[in-house]
Amino acid sequence: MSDRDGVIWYDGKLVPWREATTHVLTHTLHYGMGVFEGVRAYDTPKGPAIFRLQDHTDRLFRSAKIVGMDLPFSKEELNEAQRTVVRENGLKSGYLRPMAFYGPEKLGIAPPKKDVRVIVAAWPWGAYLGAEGMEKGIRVKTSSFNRHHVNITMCKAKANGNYMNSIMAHEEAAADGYDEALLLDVDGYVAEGSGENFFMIRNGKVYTPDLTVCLDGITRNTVFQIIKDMGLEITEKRITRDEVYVADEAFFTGTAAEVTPIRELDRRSIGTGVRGPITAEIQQRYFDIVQGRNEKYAGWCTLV
Ligand SMILES: Cc1[nH+]cc(COP(=O)(O)O)c(CN[C@@H](CCC(=O)O)C(=O)O)c1O
Repeated sequence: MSDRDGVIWYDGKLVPWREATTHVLTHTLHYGMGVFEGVRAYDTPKGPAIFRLQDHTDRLFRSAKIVGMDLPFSKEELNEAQRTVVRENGLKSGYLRPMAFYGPEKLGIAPPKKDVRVIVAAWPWGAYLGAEGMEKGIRVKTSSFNRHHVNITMCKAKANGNYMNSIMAHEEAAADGYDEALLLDVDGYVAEGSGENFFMIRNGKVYTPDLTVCLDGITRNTVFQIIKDMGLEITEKRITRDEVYVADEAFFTGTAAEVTPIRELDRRSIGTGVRGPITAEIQQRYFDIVQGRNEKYAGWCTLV
């Protein structure tokens, strides 16, 4: 990722991509306390537009508040930084990564509260879990790692260090030949994927875990709106892994994952083992919205 042409927004300035570096004694590099966002820009009929920019920036600030980090820029400055990196890198679509971290002023558990650095990068990023998976569905394995206990790591913060849990789960699934992991909470109920929220469909009704242990996903929120537009019923409930085994359809949602169908969990086919019809319609409606083809949601598409 380091050897590319382009520019990165770094503490208020656009720097050449290869020069956007930090010292090896950067506090966040050692202790993992940083906050970040995953945001996407899409090419729309009116030009490149960032999807739900304000919602992502709002969550970045919530994450910082949860971990006690004071961001040295305003929401407006970070919104403009994100528009700038899409524009200055000449992207029609792509993935943006705003991230705030503690710098190298000091090490030791207590972070350098006055040394907060902020970057925004953007680059082209296609189907997160593979183009084939978007059409045929992916293979998922229930992880041997539980999702965090809500009083061990702060699950509503999109915090860098939280992703050790995600990496361990994803790598275990990948080593066993699966595309992604499904993590259970400490009580054994379905929580979410390593980087996605989870949904399933049974007898035409949609179910998803409540937000207790999950990240408050912006794509999840968008899909709630789509489900409402489709006149379907959605229930937030505790879901067991065997309920997923006998579901008719299932899918992941996320900025990177978008709407990714799940065709199998733990070697049990979900439904007929292909992308389900309701999932396919939700996926299509999602792409219509993010690509600016649904006027009702034009307010979610911020032109760069
Ligand atoms: C744990 C987790 N849960 C749910 C979501 C979905 O949230 P939202 O993007 O607001 O709908 C994400 C986003 N995962 C991001 C990070 C991916 C990465 O590899 O990094 C993303 O999708 O951008 C998560 O990381």
